[in-house]
Amino acid sequence: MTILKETMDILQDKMKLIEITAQEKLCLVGPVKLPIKQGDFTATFNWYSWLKVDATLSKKEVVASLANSDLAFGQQSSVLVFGDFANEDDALIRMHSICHTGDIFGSQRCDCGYQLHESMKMITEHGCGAIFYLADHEGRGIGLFSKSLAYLLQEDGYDTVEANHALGFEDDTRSYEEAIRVLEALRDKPVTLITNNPKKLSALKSHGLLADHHVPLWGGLTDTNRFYLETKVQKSGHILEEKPTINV
Ligand SMILES: Nc1nc2c(ncn2[C@@H]2O[C@H](COP(=O)(O)OP(=O)(O)OP(=O)(O)O)[C@@H](O)[C@H]2O)c(=O)[nH]1
Repeated sequence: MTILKETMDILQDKMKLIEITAQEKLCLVGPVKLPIKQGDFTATFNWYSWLKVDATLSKKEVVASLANSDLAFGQQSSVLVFGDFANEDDALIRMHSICHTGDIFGSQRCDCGYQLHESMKMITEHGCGAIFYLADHEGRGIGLFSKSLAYLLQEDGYDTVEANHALGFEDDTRSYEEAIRVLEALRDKPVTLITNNPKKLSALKSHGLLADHHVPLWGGLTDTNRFYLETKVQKSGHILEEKPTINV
């Protein structure tokens, strides 16, 4: 497929190639203005998406490869950025693992939908931040189909962790490597992470995240997610905190 110069003239400045290994790069695209309305909440974010590509490809070759890449059969991750993200001293970020059932369908088996929408509000109220939507994290890394099997086991009395183990998975197989590389391309100052999970903060710091603090995000408790949330605290290391560790 031949890509015209006029096409590249439009796209060139909005594409950035980020080296990750000798074999692979990330192609980061954006910002795209994304006006959002969810109930009474409205805000305009800057939206970026990224794709892992061969390290030898130029921007033009990346674009030329897309039409034959079947990208709809894989998932791409993205990030919603708010405010002067590169320059503000203080930025809130959320690394949100995709939850098809909670985020899209509004499932009350978990608190994922609540956390996604609440963190968007927290970031706009704070004035600066970003929500990374990590598309290869479904079911903490086990995938959507496996999560449906895990849910069937949970209906039979297993908790989240037991169900993952019974299917032969680790409890948590998420990698944050790509998201950190993208974060570094957008901002080199420290951030504060929105999470209840200190293990997630440690995992992110081991990938190079510049963050000393986190702010908790509990809420959206229902009868149908109570056991899931209790298991997070009892088995997955999530901490129930009364107050944020910093003021937001
Ligand atoms: N395997 C499995 N995954 C689940 C289940 N419920 C939600 N998830 C997934 O769990 C992920 C979110 O994990 P959480 O533990 O809420 O988040 P966390 O990121 O570790 O911690 P927080 O930042 O505090 O939310 C998403 O990928 C969901 O798809 C479940 O019952 N089983």
